[in-house]
Amino acid sequence: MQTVEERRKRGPQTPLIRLRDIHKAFGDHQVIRGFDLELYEGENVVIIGKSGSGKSVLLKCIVRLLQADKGQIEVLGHNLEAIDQYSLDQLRVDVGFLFQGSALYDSMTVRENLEFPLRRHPERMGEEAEEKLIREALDSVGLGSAIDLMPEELSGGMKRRIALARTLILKPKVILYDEPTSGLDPITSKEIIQLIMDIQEKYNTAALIITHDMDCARVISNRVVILVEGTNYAEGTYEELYRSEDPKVQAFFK
Ligand SMILES: Nc1ncnc2c1ncn2[C@@H]1O[C@H](COP(=O)(O)OP(=O)(O)OP(=O)(O)O)[C@@H](O)[C@H]1O
Repeated sequence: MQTVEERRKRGPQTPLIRLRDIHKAFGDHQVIRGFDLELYEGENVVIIGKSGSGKSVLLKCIVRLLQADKGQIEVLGHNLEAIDQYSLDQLRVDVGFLFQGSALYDSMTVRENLEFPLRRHPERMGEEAEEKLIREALDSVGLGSAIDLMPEELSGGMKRRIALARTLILKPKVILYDEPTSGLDPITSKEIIQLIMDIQEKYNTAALIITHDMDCARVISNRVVILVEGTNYAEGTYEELYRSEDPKVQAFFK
């Protein structure tokens, strides 16, 4: 994992993700009002903001599940405005998304849940190669033995691990995490945070992480962006922001 200082020393790099002046409204409700962000290789950037401030909307715009009204989004060298369907499918392989909650398909076994993203891959691989990827992803989250279980047989923490395995299976370069520890007890949350960091190390992925869990933000981030009133209001390391005297920033650390 690259620290902010290391990146500063290395000088300018091309960001994996770059958002410029993003705006997004739903009807009269202007949610995002000029948001900028850059995510560099090896970084874990945490976005914090009040409930309903637009954090999930931002992540969805990055993989075009939602379309920004204005502004520029570049992801892994693609300008999303000009992207064709094939490149968008490929981009959704390279950018993994761990949705809020675990969102496993209840009527499918763990194996079938993990097969799902493989079917979406622009180029299908053979059955043997798919089986290998499923086993590898499950082993990465320490749940190789759960392959034939149904979601109802899994604890909340196990479901989250399986969802993470499903995100990992296509070996993304970047992972977008939408509240990876929400609804979990503190011990299970710590395990998931550790797992995310282990995965980062093993697969060398960069991550954008939305969380309300300040402990998660402290441990996992090398940069934090605070979303206030639709803009990137403040940005820095957790410690820099923790020491900020700005009341709008301080409100998140109380
Ligand atoms: N598809 C949609 N249609 C209409 N409004 C939407 C849609 N998606 C999001 N919104 C609205 O945009 C606002 C921001 O939603 P978003 O889910 O991004 O918040 P959030 O910061 O992730 O909140 P939380 O921390 O509670 O998950 C909310 O008011 C929400 O109702």
